[in-house]
Amino acid sequence: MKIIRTKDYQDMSRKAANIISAQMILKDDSVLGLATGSTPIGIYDQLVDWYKKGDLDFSKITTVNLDEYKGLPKENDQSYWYFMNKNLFSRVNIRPDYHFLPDGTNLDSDNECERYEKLIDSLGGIDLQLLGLGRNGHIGFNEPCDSFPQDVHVVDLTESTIEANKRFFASADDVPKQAYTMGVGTILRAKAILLVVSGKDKAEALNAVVNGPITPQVPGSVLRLHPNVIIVADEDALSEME
Ligand SMILES: N[C@@H]1[C@@H](O)[C@H](O)[C@@H](COP(=O)(O)O)O[C@@H]1O
Repeated sequence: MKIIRTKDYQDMSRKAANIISAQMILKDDSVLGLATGSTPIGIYDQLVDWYKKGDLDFSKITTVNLDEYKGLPKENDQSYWYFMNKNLFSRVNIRPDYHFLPDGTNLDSDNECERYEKLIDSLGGIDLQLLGLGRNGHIGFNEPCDSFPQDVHVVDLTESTIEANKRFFASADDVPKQAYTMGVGTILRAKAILLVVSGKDKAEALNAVVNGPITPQVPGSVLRLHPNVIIVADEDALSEME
């Protein structure tokens, strides 16, 4: 696990974007695993900027996202599809049929989970998976639980995640209660993983991920079992590091 310390959010975004762009330059048909949340927005802005300057090309890139709220259609401005389209897909030359997310409108969970897991397999796996970190240590929507979920699955969101995400909705009642997410196994099968963390409210979770026991109660701690993980974190996020 390599930890790159950055001075602030902007520095974190730029350094993480550099790692993604290096991947894209080294392999122009990379499969990138992407993430939502407020943390990666600065990374996407930086990638778009380099694309506009002619330094990056998405024309052969394929992307797969970690997760999506169950029940939200693409047009809903809180869906992760909408977020990705707004922050990245509509701003670069990625091919329309080559960016994938779980389908929130498929209410048949078994069917959707199997479909999405197979789709990721059919792409030959993920070259680089971008991850944010939940305040309770979750990755994707893999919430603290008793065992590591392997494949794409449906989750009941915890109160703390609903609380954290309600800022984007009219009220906590409007936050969907379930989501589809890649499993911990799906994430660990990525060839390389880039975890980005910013802010004091993540400091405790990041310390638990790096220094605590490897446990499904802190889902991000499982990343220590992966041979190729880079953490890019700002000083605030690293402030509780033992
Ligand atoms: N499903 C997403 C996660 O993938 C993300 O990492 C987390 C942290 O989000 P933020 O970056 O806004 O703190 O939020 C959500 O729960």
